[in-house]
Amino acid sequence: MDKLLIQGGKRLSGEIAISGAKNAALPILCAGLLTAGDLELSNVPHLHDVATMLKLLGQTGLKVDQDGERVTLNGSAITKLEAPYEMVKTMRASILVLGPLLARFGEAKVSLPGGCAIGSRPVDQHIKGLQALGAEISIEGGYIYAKCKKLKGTRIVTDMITVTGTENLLMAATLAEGETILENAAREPEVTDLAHLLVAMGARIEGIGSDRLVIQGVPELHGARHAVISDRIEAATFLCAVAAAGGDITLRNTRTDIMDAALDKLREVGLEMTIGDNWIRAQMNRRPTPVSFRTTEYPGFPTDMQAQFMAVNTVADGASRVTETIFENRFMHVQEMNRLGAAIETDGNTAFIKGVEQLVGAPVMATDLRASASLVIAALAARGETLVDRIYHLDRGYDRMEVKLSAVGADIRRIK
Ligand SMILES: CC(=O)N[C@H]1[C@@H](OP(=O)(O)OP(=O)(O)OC[C@H]2O[C@@H](n3ccc(=O)[nH]c3=O)[C@H](O)[C@@H]2O)O[C@H](CO)[C@@H](O)[C@@H]1O
Ligand SMILES: C=C(OP(=O)(O)O)C(=O)O
Repeated sequence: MDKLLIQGGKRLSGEIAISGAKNAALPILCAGLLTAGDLELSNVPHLHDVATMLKLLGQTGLKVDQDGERVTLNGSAITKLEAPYEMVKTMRASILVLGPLLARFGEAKVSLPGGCAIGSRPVDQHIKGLQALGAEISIEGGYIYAKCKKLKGTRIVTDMITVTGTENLLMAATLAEGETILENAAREPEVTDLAHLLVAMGARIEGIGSDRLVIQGVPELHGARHAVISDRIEAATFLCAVAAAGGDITLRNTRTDIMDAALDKLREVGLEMTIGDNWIRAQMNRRPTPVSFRTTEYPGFPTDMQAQFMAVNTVADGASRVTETIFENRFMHVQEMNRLGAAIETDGNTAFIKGVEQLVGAPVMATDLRASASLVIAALAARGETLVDRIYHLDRGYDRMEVKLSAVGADIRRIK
């Protein structure tokens, strides 16, 4: 199992190019199931989750051509309408094949995702929404069996805001008969990116970017070209790294207009930023100011940045409070950070952090994707050596993070 060995205490300096967003690329790849035409995608990140998704899609009969960050999909010969447990258990986003397969072929068999390190993460809203569209759904032997002659548009109000739930129902509704209204829709930029691709494929969607999506179903969709949106979480993760370790870095290929919540908090931390259309220069020459926040749906503070900001708070000059409202168990990094000398206590879904002057390196264990990133940030700020184990979590969602960090002066290397 790969590990990362990090000698902390180095200032970061130089340029980093941000990759395409994992959470946009995964649903967008699944949209390839909706058409017999060619989907020509660019800015697809180099990630384990993307490789897993391409393997899963390939198993259905979807033709996949990959050339670096360019991927072409062709769905004219899909024969297997299934997502097996072996794939779904390694990547929850596999559930995103359910809506497209059902809408186009009238049938799908998809393994139920199990629990996850960060919370229980049920998919009841995906199922409820598809049933409202007319699907017959049963659960047997850990699988969702879905069937329908033709989905029929309707009004769906989800019980809570769900990102992949909105994406699944949106994709299904594009091929349903008549009008579908998705109320309480997620407004995350990755949902918007998917909606823009679907429109390029011939879908009729109004309200893109809002919490009310109105979809007029069409009989079929055609091929399209699309560049995956830049990863706001990857960009903000590197900004947290410079906020914690100090330095002067410039991020390229960013979408600064979708990062307000994180950028506001980074300003409060004391990161000096010059912001262009698609780049950010960030400088940090002092100890961070602590920041308190609650995670919420977009445009609020993203849960996927909670752990990385907590790492910054561990070395801040004072105390802070972080409340996680999206997932019930997303504090697994706390105990690992405390092994590095952080002073964090939790009470339910709130963490209380007392900033310390210096973290000290130690062996730590990554427990999930963003927790792994937060441990890398803490290690960069720490004195001495940190070994981060189980970085397969990190590889799921960060495009060669250690290569990008080494290029800006971090002492970090992968150990096989
Ligand atoms: C691949 C992808 O895009 N993953 C993102 C997506 O995950 P994901 O789409 O799985 O997260 P959701 O937005 O669905 O989850 C939000 C909350 O709703 C609950 N819920 C959701 C669906 C459902 O049917 N029933 C239910 O109870 C979840 O348990 C959670 O408490 O959004 C999360 C919240 O921004 C991010 O952290 C993930 O990085
Ligand atoms: C939780 C995440 O991803 P997933 O939904 O794929 O588990 C994440 O990207 O932080």
